[in-house]
Amino acid sequence: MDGNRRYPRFKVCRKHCRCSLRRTGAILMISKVGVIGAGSMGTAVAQSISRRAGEVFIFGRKKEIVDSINTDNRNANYFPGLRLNPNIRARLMGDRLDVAGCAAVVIAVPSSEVRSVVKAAGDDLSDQILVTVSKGLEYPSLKTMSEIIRDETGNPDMACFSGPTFADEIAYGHIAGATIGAGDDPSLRATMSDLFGEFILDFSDDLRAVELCGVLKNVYAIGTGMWDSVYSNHNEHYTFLNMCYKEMCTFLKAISHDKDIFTKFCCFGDFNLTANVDKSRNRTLGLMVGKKIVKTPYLESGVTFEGSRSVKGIIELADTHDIDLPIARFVYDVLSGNNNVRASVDTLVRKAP
Ligand SMILES: NC(=O)c1ccc[n+]([C@@H]2O[C@H](COP(=O)([O-])OP(=O)(O)OC[C@H]3O[C@@H](n4cnc5c(N)ncnc54)[C@H](O)[C@@H]3O)[C@@H](O)[C@H]2O)c1
Repeated sequence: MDGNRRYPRFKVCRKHCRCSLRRTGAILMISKVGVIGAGSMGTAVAQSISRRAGEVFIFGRKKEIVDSINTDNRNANYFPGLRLNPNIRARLMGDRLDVAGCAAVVIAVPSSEVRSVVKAAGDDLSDQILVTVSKGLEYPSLKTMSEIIRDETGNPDMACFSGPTFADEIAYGHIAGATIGAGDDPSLRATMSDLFGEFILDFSDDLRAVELCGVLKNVYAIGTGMWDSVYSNHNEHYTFLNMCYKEMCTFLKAISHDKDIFTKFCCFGDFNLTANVDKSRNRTLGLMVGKKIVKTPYLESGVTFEGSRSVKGIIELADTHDIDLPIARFVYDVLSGNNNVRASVDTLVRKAP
């Protein structure tokens, strides 16, 4: 990417802005931003960015959501109680994405849909900074979301946003930290800092590793849910949590050149949030499988349980680096219906070094 390229930004101070914005007074802002996906994360990110940008356009595929945003300043399906900022508008996704003039476009659809969505947008997404918040690993290509987006758009100006960031808490403006995975181009990083200036940010130039953190933590959150369905003492819980984090770090050490990734929000923070908090969909899936509320085999779902789709890919990826991931295998075996949780947990404990 051209290191001297500047993205459209301008200085504004808005009286109704919140937290860090109010403290800093005058801030750099981006004029126009697009968000693809009118679900929880798309709406939450749009609300956060709208406090720093001139206009934010959410692109949704459901007419009732688009109408609800445009007529009532609400996303009635996802956050009925939240009043969206008036500079958020919605557009129905049609044959073309009208993203002209957007400095950046955030992609916030489930990972299984990312390829088809960006493929359909084609050339419309060749000229902006593209930011993925979607977390997943395509199977069998083993590509991350940014790699898929680059495949389909040919656009190299790519970043990802990942960290302990539940959508509902972002939407209501609570404090959160996040890692921006991006190359080390200062202009791109400056734009990311403007867009996500409400967050406590750290950066990594290993985009793929940041994205893989978001995949791994979902796998281990499912595993922790499974474990907790059988073992419920605090010692047991944190012992397993530590075992998961160790396994995750073993993998990351082998694949990442970012030696500090283990302390970044995308790694430690997001793993802890997803594995510990019952609001996490992947942890809940593990609990429900463990308690036999959800039947196995369970490796596909229309809902956003991305960890269940990614676990096979993570195991194959680890194999290519000659790394053994016994906990990820345990998750895969249980989800595929080849083993029950108690028997697998007992094996894991016996095998643990
Ligand atoms: N929810 C969170 O707390 C959270 C936090 C961080 C990252 N994420 C990531 O964000 C991504 C989206 O998750 P979410 O929680 O917003 O899911 P969601 O189910 O709440 O929303 C997904 C939205 O995408 C839309 N969509 C699905 N397929 C589409 C298509 N082909 N074209 C256009 N729109 C389509 C759906 O209609 C829905 O509005 C996921 O990859 C998830 O991992 C979510």
